[in-house]
Amino acid sequence: MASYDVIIIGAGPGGYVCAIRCAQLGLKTAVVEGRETLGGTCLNVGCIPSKAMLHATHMLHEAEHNFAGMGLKGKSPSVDWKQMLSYKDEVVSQNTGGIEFLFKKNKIDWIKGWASIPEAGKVKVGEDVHEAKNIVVASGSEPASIPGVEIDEKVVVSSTGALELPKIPKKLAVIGAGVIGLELGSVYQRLGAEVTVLEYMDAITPGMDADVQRTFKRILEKQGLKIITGAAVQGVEATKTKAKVSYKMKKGGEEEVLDADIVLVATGRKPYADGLGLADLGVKMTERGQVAVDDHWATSVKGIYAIGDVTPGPMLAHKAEDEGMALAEVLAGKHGHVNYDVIPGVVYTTPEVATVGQTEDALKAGGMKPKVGKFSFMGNARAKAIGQAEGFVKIIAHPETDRILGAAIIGPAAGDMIHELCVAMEFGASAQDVALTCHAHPTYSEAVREAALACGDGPIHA
Ligand SMILES: Cc1cc2nc3c(=O)[nH]c(=O)nc-3n(C[C@H](O)[C@H](O)[C@H](O)COP(=O)(O)OP(=O)(O)OC[C@H]3O[C@@H](n4cnc5c(N)ncnc54)[C@H](O)[C@@H]3O)c2cc1C
Ligand SMILES: NC(=O)c1ccc[n+]([C@@H]2O[C@H](COP(=O)([O-])OP(=O)(O)OC[C@H]3O[C@@H](n4cnc5c(N)ncnc54)[C@H](O)[C@@H]3O)[C@@H](O)[C@H]2O)c1
Repeated sequence: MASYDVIIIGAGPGGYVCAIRCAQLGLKTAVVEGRETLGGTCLNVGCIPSKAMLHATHMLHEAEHNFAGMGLKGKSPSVDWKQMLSYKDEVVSQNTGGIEFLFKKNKIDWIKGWASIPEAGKVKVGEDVHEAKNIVVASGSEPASIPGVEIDEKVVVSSTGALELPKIPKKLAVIGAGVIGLELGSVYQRLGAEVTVLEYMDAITPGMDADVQRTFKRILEKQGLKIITGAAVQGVEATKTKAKVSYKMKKGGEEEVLDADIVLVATGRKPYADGLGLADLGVKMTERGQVAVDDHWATSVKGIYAIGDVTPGPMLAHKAEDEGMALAEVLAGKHGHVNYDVIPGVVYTTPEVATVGQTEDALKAGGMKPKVGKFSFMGNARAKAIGQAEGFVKIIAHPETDRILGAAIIGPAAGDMIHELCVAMEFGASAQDVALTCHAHPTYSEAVREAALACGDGPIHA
């Protein structure tokens, strides 16, 4: 048994970042993690392995579809599936090992095992009870299914199963055209699977800018993904090797059946706090099963805090990380703040899709007539040079003050480019501020400047 200033439960992006900042601020810190490796969902079965698979399959797509046009002739590569999975596993272990190194460097104790909280100030792991002035719950989330669909991780899989399939399926049915469905759907489509995505809503990536939704869907369909929107999945019947997905079209009411070798259930994730004993402690939860917190991530029980996917807000690694850093500041007696209005969201398909802040539609629904500056990558020399000129940058600014309120990018490196606009928003910049900033040529970022110019007197290359 040991005594700490802070014990954090869960070593995902929320927990590990919080631990590192706590240690840097001089607090005696331990993290309890039940998995074999650090890094949580994100590093082990989420962000990192999915991006490794997206990268590898994007390379394959380039070789198959775009090399010859650039004068790179020869046989396209064949897929060694086992090797591709080992490459993904190697990327994961480099990253999880990196967190272990950072823990040692910062003198953070990793208490291995599953934690419970018998009372405020105490954390139990196995037979050991540790003392902590503060406890941070960073226990994350797990896949959520829908009624009539049981995940067996063999034929009916969550993202976790989809990242380690024994072979590439011939037919993959994906339930849900959200981030997971489209990223992993793209991976298998590029590997040659016939992929059909069933989405309940009338558009893909619900909540995103409608312009982006339409363009994104058109591009994905051109790549070969079959996307059926307005399709309510009713259930899945699975045998040992096949499955039938039944769905009902919301408009006409037709009942349809889709045959598949593998079904990926990508209908969202739910907070995970099993076994912690929060109910017995009287920790207040939201109606959606999240741990309720105040502005400083304090739960209803003194000395217990919560961050990341287990709390309300977008289920994103960087949201969890920001909360982890800010909470560490609070626990060290300083000020911690997260600006929830400027949290970017990125889909790592090709092209990438990145958004931040408000959408044009939401502002219009609220009665504002925002300025909209849009610029197509067709007018961007660098995007043309790599054959990715589909898509656009869209900046939404206040009609009177010109202050940037939101942005959406669909195009090459969108996930990196969005940060220029995040920084601009954090500094309360106007579209003109971005338009008057010199941007190097030829870069994709010039499209951001052109979209900012489009909020004023107009872009140059359109
Ligand atoms: C396929 C996929 C792809 C994703 N891609 C992205 C992406 O590209 N970008 C992005 O921003 N987000 C992405 N996400 C979401 C991202 O993974 C999560 O938002 C992020 O991991 C949340 O971090 P967290 O620290 O709150 O929780 P988690 O990362 O879920 O970590 C929680 C940890 O707590 C541990 N734990 C739980 N209970 C206990 C206990 N009682 N005792 C000990 N340990 C415990 C768990 O084992 C886990 O390791 C993706 C998710 C998935 C599934
Ligand atoms: N690049 C990233 O940042 C990234 C990548 C993967 C996952 N994540 C995070 O992981 C979480 C889970 O991802 P996700 O894609 O599972 O969830 P999601 O919420 O993004 O998408 C779920 C989709 O399933 C649809 N759906 C729900 N019920 C349905 C039904 N019965 N029939 C058909 N469609 C149905 C929803 O309308 C929605 O479009 C998200 O919060 C996401 O932010 C992020």
